[in-house]
Amino acid sequence: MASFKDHSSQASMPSYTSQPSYNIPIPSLFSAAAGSATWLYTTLAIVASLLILEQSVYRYKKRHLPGATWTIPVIGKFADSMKPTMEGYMKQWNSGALSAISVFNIFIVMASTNEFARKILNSPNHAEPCLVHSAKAILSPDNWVFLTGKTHVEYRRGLNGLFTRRALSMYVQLQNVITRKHFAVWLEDAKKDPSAKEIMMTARNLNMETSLKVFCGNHLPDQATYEISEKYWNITLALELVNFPFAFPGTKVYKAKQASKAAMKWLELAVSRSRVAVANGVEPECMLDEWFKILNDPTYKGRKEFTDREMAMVIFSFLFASQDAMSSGLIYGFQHLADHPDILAKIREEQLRVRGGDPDKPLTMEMLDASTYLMAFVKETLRVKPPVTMVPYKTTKAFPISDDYTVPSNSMVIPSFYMSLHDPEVYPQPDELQPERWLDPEGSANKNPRNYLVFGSGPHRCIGLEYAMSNIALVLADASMMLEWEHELTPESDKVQIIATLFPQDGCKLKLRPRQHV
Ligand code: HEM
Repeated sequence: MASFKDHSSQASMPSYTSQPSYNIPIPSLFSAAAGSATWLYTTLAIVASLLILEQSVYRYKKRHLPGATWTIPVIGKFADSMKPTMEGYMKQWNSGALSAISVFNIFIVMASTNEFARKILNSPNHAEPCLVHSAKAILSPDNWVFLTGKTHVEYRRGLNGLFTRRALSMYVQLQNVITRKHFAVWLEDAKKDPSAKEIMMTARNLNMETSLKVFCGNHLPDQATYEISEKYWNITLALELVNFPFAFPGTKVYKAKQASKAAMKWLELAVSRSRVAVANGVEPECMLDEWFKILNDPTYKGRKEFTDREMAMVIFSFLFASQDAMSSGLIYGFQHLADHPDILAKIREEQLRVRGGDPDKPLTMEMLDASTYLMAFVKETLRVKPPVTMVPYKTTKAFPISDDYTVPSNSMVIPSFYMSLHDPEVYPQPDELQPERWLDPEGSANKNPRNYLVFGSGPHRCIGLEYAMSNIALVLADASMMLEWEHELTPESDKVQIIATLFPQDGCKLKLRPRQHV
């Protein structure tokens, strides 16, 4: 204590009296306060400048386009993009042919008209698909779907052989088997509990097994199908327009990456097994086998060497592109048929006819070709509730999209498909389900194919569209012959929820029972 007192008196007294220039305690405290105040003011000035800059850049890019005059600092419309609603999108689309928003400082231009949507899809020199924000993390940046320009066109040409009529006919046989297997389980479950149940997950599981069987045949063990189906929901949940920017453990993107790793492990195994099987002369039984058969054909001129991982990534891209869209299409197919018994009756009548009076006869491609009304229905149900309402593209350079507006380079530009598909000029009473509009070759629907953007347009148009249409048609056709289903209407049945694609908000509750043939 004494020494402390001594020390303090010695230290402080002289400093104030005989040696003021030392200014030991007080002046140093004063300069620290001044310093931190300076820091505070400087930091505030920098933050304020950044915020002003952010607003100025947004307004400079937006120019005269409709959209909020100010953007919410830093996050922009992130909250809206996490919980998108059809009402929100409709409001945005109806605000103008082009309109602007910003999310996490990504400047986004939404295009609502058919003209602008098609222009974006068909201008590969100015814009390329960027898919959703999380797609690169889930699919891996070296996945072929991220190729652009000529490299993309060439790679894609090599995949066209997987969707020829010969290949599709082989897939139809597999689709038949899996569909019937699942219907048997659905009916078994309905027998135990006949109450109405949501078919959302039931239909997704059917689609997943069908896709995996078509793509990988028996090269994938049942356990893999189960594991991929289980984990895939985490991928679906991560498909937001813009995600939280860091894939920390626990985030949606982190969980999706884990699911993707598990799926890729199994798909690589299937590729290696198919490679061996085809080398040993086994006849193709699935898409992978077909691919190896093409590659081994001495007359094939394209690229011949692909690693297991590369092929697995292609299969994974097909799964990624198809799982949610096909499930959405199928669920709305069931819902629309339940709500329109007159249309279902016409499909049943046609199916019995194309099957030569035998409702159990498995469908073939030829029978699907003859199912004109069924195919018109599939086209129409996908139009009324398009699974994919828009696809995000990114400008690779300044894009003069109209006479008075140029989308800045490195912006997101998002064509709406919904507005083209609900254009009353082309589809009178656009919200009504009218398969008949596709039966008249001179009708406005058939005369304006450019409006039918369900599968996009241009160099990235859906590669799997025939397979997708045939699968939705086959499942609904078989269901029309084998099942009766009753829709339990709820206040949410006609409301839409957006989980990457469109789904009925109540998950579509159906009461199932076997169909008695007369
Ligand atoms: C109802 C089901 C489906 C719908 C509504 C749908 C819709 C679409 C749309 C809108 C695009 C973007 C087109 C564009 O940017 O212009 C697309 C691309 C694509 N789809 Fe589909 N699709 C479906 C099923 C499938 C299936 C079953 C497969 C594969 C077996 C598939 C594979 C792909 C691929 C690989 C791409 C990217 C093509 C490229 O970048 O070149 N899709 N699809």
